[in-house]
Amino acid sequence: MSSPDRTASWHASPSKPHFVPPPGAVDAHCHVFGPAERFPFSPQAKYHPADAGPEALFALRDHLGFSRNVIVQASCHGTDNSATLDAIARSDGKARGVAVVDPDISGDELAALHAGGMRAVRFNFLKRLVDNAPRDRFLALSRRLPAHWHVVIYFEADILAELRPFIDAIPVPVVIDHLGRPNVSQGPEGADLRALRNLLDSREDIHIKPTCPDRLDAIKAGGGGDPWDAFARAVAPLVADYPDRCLWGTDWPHPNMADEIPDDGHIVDMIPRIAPTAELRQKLLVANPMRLYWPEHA
Ligand SMILES: O=C(O)/C=C(\CC(=O)C(=O)O)C(=O)O
Repeated sequence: MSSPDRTASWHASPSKPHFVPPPGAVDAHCHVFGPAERFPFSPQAKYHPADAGPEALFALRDHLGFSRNVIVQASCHGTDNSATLDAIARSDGKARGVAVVDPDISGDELAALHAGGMRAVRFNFLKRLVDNAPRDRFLALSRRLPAHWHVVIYFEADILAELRPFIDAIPVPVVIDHLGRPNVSQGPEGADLRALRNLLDSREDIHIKPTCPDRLDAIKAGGGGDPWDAFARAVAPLVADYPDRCLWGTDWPHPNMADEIPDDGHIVDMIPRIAPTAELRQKLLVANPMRLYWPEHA
């Protein structure tokens, strides 16, 4: 279902990338929306995308040459993970997920999410996406997650310093979405990426997603836009220096990017620019995501 007040922010016919991912490559950051008739949006949703369900996601996976997906519950679906669980259930074992939950969720409900393929919870600190992010309750939850789960956090670079005590206290591995949204035009030695490196150096179980060149190097955000040269320049040294701690994803269906919709083929073609060797790409696309999401096969 689509209606005038529901936005499609993804490319209708993305190009075929020149880069061919290695066998078993994981798109470790993507979302599904709806279909809203079956899976209505949260009353607190800050955006209302057109339907972007599992069939479209899996067709894109095959078109881009990937083997698996990690589906991240998006804020528009709130804490009702049904759409994400439905997509995982339809994936023939080729998808796992990251849930968003009420911090008071019971142990039985967490176990049900695990059975449905979830392997992490996401804590979102973006004010334009969520009304509140209660750190104390998030920390209490992170202390009673199922075995081998981790925490995914999404924040913007300007709050990293004030988030440090919270992140430092998380007792399980941490994955940071979209590098914590640094200003990539500052370059690889800029203040935002230095602060991120400082965090990475504080603990060995913190991972990053060098994802979203389209968001971090967007024209509307003062960047250069596709082909996202500032992103490649700022991010490649990070992938080189933390090769075992990077995960990659398309971010399809690119929520809130309607003004500057990226071509997913171009997004995939960024991979060799940030990970120039086959060894780096094997870690980024296969070994690292498999260790976190399919440890039984890693
Ligand atoms: O696709 C992303 O990861 C980023 C988003 C959406 C999001 O995270 C959410 O709705 O939960 C954004 O910056 O608007």
